[in-house]
Amino acid sequence: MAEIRLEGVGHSYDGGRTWALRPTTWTWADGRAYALLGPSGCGKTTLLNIVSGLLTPTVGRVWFGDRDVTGVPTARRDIAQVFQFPVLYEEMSVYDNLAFPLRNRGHPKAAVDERVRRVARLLGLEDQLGRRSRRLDPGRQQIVSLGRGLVRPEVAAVLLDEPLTVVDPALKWTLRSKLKEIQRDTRHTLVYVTHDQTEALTFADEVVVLNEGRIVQTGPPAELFLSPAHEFVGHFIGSPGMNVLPAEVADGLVRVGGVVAGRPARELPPGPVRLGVRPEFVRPTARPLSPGVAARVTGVDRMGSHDLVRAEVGGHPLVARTEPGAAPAEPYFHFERAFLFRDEVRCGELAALEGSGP
Ligand SMILES: Nc1ncnc2c1ncn2[C@@H]1O[C@H](COP(=O)(O)OP(=O)(O)OP(=O)(O)O)[C@@H](O)[C@H]1O
Repeated sequence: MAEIRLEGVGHSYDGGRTWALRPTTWTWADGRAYALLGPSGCGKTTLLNIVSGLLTPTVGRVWFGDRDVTGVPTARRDIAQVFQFPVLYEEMSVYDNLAFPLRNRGHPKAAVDERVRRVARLLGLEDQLGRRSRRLDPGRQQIVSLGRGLVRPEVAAVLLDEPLTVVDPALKWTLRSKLKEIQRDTRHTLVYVTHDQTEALTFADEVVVLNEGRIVQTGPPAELFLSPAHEFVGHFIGSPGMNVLPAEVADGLVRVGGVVAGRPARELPPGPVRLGVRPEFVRPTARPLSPGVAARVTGVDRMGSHDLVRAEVGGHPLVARTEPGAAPAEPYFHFERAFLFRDEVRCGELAALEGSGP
């Protein structure tokens, strides 16, 4: 195993007119679990196929440790792959399917047996080992495919492209935590492609967020939630996503629709900004607390586990996520964590006005 390094790697499918993946430099550290998260068409599969060797990048080099593999075909990269749909030998037993990648590379019989049983135990397949794969439902077949991807201990990385699509929702939860457990056990480098934030956040040590062919932020799940560096991360992660309000920096203050919301934590050039605050960090209060705004409550959605208080400030919507059943009609909204963005990139943080903090 080794780290996988992309050095200025980019890809265009149309002779350079548009980038499916813009030139990117990024390292997948050895033995970590990554999620590659982004909306449909943002370039996830393109990036994954460049790592696996299914695609040669238009520009840049791909390194596995100190080996330049840019032109090396998939078969010689020592990569295991799991796709959206099951890839297995239907006429073989589950045991033989799991054993195949090991036998194919000449692992001794006892080592094959030990490894197959270990992976089967981790994936809950022990009592299915003698069954013919064709007889399993598609969800279980996909679990066997996952096992085939994870069974070889020596691969450079295991690449998974939306692997839980065909697995039913109840089993997905179990499998996600199992995958995490297996990764801890095997120390494989895992790159897991998904457009589902829950999948990414529960599984990964580190999430790589991709948008329009560009990595916009990378970090542990909590960091992406607490400290979005890009507006897109604020929208895409969280449910509902971050509130974004047009604002203005002038005279050392930040105003939303003419109303003072706070001040920039550090000096910022005057001009328009966008204020981003997650619903979880908007707190309705009875008296003004800075940073924050007075806003008109327009409704409350009772969600069961929590409420969403909807309000309006300077003609812009603002949502607060609160305890279920809490009284909704507080006129002030305190921001516990709010950021300022310019050109979608974070440029600062919103602070309390002097002498008026909580
Ligand atoms: N073989 C191809 N030929 C031309 N354009 C392609 C090809 N494959 C992908 N693209 C384009 O490149 C961009 C990135 O696609 P890619 O499949 O990498 O995105 P993705 O994030 O994996 O999307 P999805 O989640 O829908 O699979 C998209 O605009 C897509 O239309």
